[in-house]
Amino acid sequence: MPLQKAVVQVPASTSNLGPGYDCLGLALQIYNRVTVNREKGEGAEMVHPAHPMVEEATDAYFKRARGGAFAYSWSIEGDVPMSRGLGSSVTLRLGILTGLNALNGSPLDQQALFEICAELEGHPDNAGPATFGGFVVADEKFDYYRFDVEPELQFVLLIPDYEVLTDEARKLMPKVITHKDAVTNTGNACKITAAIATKQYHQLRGNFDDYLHQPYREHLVPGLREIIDSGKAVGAVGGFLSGSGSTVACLTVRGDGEKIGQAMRLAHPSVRDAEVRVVSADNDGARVLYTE
Ligand SMILES: Nc1ncnc2c1ncn2[C@@H]1O[C@H](COP(=O)(O)OP(=O)(O)O)[C@@H](O)[C@H]1O
Ligand SMILES: N[C@@H](CCOP(=O)(O)O)C(=O)O
Repeated sequence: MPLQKAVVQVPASTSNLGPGYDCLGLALQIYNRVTVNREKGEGAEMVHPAHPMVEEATDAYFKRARGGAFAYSWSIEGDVPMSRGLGSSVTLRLGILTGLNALNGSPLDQQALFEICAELEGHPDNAGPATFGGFVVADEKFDYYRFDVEPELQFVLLIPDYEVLTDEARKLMPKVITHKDAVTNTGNACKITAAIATKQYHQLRGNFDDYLHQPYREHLVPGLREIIDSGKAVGAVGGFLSGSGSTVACLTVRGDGEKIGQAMRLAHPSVRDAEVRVVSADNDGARVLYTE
């Protein structure tokens, strides 16, 4: 008797970390759970409820798994806010991929699920950490390095009450940037990677300047600079636009996340009612919680 039901937990993720556009990402202890239920009937086209991302993920999964399609229904619930730059689309896509794989006898490994998800997303920096947990450096060839992150590194997330659609925010990128800007970004992304990989979190300070994406998205999040500067003024080691926004993230190693969050919220009238969450990294990644 094949498995009938799988419940998958997928963490939120914060990506780019300032200068690491489309390369750096980190899983967070905020989770969605996706449930996949086998239904009567043949072929994956009977999937319901309808959702374009779920249909794409289903097609991509059964293509890579080479057959075995079955009808199923699905649902998602949890704490990852939608379209706020915290990888909600990955929680849905990867949750479906992982759930289908579990019901299908797990023919694909984590690397394959990561690759399908990153391909669907169009960039690997959320899919990597959501799959493997921790801090992930990934490229468009789907090569990656992964590092555990200690709980002392805390992320202060200022989550505005408005959405930013990633697909729209990606259209704002310039075709060309200057050599000088590229050099600055490369240096900063390398230093952030080295600091997190070696767990020298205090060395993160001063390395979040970015010239690849934040300047072109700044207007999407009014007060972005002021919010980051206010967090830094009361002790954050740095801050950045989480993914494509609208969340703004500051980092701290001093256990003073609540104070930093309050300062961020007071920095600009547009975020006075924003939600503040202080979280650590998730080091587990996507997990099948339950099957029957
Ligand atoms: N819990 C959810 N339920 C249904 N669809 C979701 C959910 N979370 C994300 N999505 C889908 O993902 C889209 C948001 O993706 P995206 O713009 O990339 O934002 P994010 O930065 O959160 O990943 C939504 O418009 C929706 O189609
Ligand atoms: N590198 C991508 C990351 C998008 O992350 P999301 O959480 O906003 O979907 C980008 O900056 O476009």
